[in-house]
Amino acid sequence: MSGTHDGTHDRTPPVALAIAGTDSGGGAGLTADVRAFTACGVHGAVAVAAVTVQNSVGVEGFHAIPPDVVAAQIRTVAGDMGVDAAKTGMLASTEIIEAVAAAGDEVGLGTRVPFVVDPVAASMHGHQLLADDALDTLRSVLIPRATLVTPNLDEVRLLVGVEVVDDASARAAARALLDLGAGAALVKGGHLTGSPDVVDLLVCADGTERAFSSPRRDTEHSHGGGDSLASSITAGLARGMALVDAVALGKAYITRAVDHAYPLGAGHGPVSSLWSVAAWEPGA
Ligand SMILES: Nc1ncnc2c1ncn2[C@@H]1O[C@H](COP(=O)(O)OP(=O)(O)OP(=O)(O)O)[C@@H](O)[C@H]1O
Ligand SMILES: Cc1ncc(CO)c(N)n1
Repeated sequence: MSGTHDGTHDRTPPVALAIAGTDSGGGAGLTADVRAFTACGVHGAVAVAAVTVQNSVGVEGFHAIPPDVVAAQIRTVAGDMGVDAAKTGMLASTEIIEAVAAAGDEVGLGTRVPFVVDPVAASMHGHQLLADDALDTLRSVLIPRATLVTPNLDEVRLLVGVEVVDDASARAAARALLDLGAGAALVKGGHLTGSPDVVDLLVCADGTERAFSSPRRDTEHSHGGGDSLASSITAGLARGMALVDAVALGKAYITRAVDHAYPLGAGHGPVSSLWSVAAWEPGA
């Protein structure tokens, strides 16, 4: 290579792996994951678990990737560049969850490598992204392997049957998730629309508890918010941060991304990370 450069390409950033679905509209799923990884300073690798036919209005359908192909993506990335932290999003089926758990065990997800499980069950439009019979597998196979599980209030209800209405019920829900074997649970309060602040409650198996609060923004453009939060936390973990610090980074990232969300299409626009990049000009 010739030419001048500042040498930054000589340094390898930490590597974070997202195991999730694509969103053809570019708002949620793997597109949101890789944006968050980049904005938070890590290299993003992906294992595609499903391809959705999706835009700002909704999800028209999806194609699940064969489980062995999902597992092979995880192995081939980990075997070459190494993975410093990983996260899951849409996994679509029981068979894919089982394949992710098996390949994850081989490469140390949840043991040597921090592993964030975002138990995606439906899109914000209410379209199902996980087979009915896969909830049990999520509960019994993946959550016990999680360093952190990050459900929204609908997923809390589906997974542990707790209706979250206040701090006490959020705490009870988090404890029920710890009882399933997760190392920590972050119960996200985005759907508790009555309150002026959005509070995400972190409870860890070691007894640590912390509430992350931010003013609720009046916006309908929050597509990809859950994915972006889980990915930015994963980026912090890939950078070697302690869990509480990584969640603080994630909350700061998502708050800014909600602040910069934009309208797109006829439905819900995405949270944005465009504030984090300077537009590139050729020759600059
Ligand atoms: N109106 C809002 N203003 C500020 N922050 C918000 C708002 N809505 C959600 N958040 C934040 O975005 C993150 C995602 O929360 P939420 O409970 O909406 O998860 P989710 O339902 O999984 O997201 P998604 O909308 O992508 O499905 C949380 O950190 C939450 O605090
Ligand atoms: C692919 C995909 N993953 C996750 C979500 C949830 O935001 C979505 N809408 N689409």
